[in-house]
Amino acid sequence: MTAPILITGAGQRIGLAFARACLDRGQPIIVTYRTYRPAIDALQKAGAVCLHADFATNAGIDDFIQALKSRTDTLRAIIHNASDWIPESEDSDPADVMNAMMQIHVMTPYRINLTCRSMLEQEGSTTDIIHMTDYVVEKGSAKHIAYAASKAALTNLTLSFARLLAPRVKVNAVAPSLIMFNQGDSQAYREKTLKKSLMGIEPGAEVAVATLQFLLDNPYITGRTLPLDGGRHLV
Ligand SMILES: NC(=O)C1=CN([C@@H]2O[C@H](COP(=O)(O)OP(=O)(O)OC[C@H]3O[C@@H](n4cnc5c(N)ncnc54)[C@H](OP(=O)(O)O)[C@@H]3O)[C@@H](O)[C@H]2O)C=CC1
Ligand SMILES: Nc1nc2c(c(=O)[nH]1)N=C([C@H](O)[C@@H](O)CO)CN2
Repeated sequence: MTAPILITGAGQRIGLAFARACLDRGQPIIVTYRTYRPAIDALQKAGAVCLHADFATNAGIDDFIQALKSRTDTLRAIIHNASDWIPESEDSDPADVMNAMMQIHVMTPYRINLTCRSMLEQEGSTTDIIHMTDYVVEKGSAKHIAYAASKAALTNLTLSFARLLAPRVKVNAVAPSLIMFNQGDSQAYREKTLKKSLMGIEPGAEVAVATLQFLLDNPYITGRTLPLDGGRHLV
């Protein structure tokens, strides 16, 4: 029996695309969602185990881990995809923004990796942890300061967990720049953002799906961050 891949935040966008790709390949999955959407029903009907989880509190993380352990003893991989992209703003307390960013991008992967490592180490073959980080780790962000700092911390977790879990578990990160816009993004924002990379396109979730699969299939990459940014670093 193939061990399942855990994908956090798979109710939409990149997480949902990767969940669908796994199911298409016959790879069992366990996904988390915070907000119910019909896509979750569809994943369930296609065989996915869908667990509600809100990682905003440590109790929420621990409740999820308990639910996960009641569904499986082993994991083929953990994809830490769940994320909030919160900007600093006049009407938000900076402490609340920083706490929320560190909770979802650092505490959640940290707690799940440590408490679920044995589920990865059970497997006969090498298993994986993949953190979804962000290009902004390299350059910072004037409008998403806490977000960028939390993704930088997640990048460092990649190094530490790679050291801790080798050679049974590979630990890597994917650092995207623009992959897909959000529905409310203005035309002006879209045009400005597309100019920020050499490729100048909105590639869509499939490029992230392909990158995740590449890391899962490669037995010799660990402790690394794969950039997925259309050459943004050269603009
Ligand atoms: N899209 C892009 O262009 C880029 C994406 N990335 C990174 O790639 C990853 C995927 O991006 P994208 O698909 O846009 O992500 P989303 O913004 O769609 O977020 C993914 C999911 O995270 C879940 N989530 C957020 N907060 C919590 C929480 N407290 N508890 C549980 N789940 C939570 C949401 O669940 P729900 O909807 O169910 O509430 C959401 O569906 C992210 O880590 C992102 O930072 C990086 C750079 C660019
Ligand atoms: N959780 C999310 N993180 C990020 C998103 C997103 O939609 N959800 N989007 C971006 C942008 O696409 C950025 O890379 C380009 O403006 C960054 N992170």
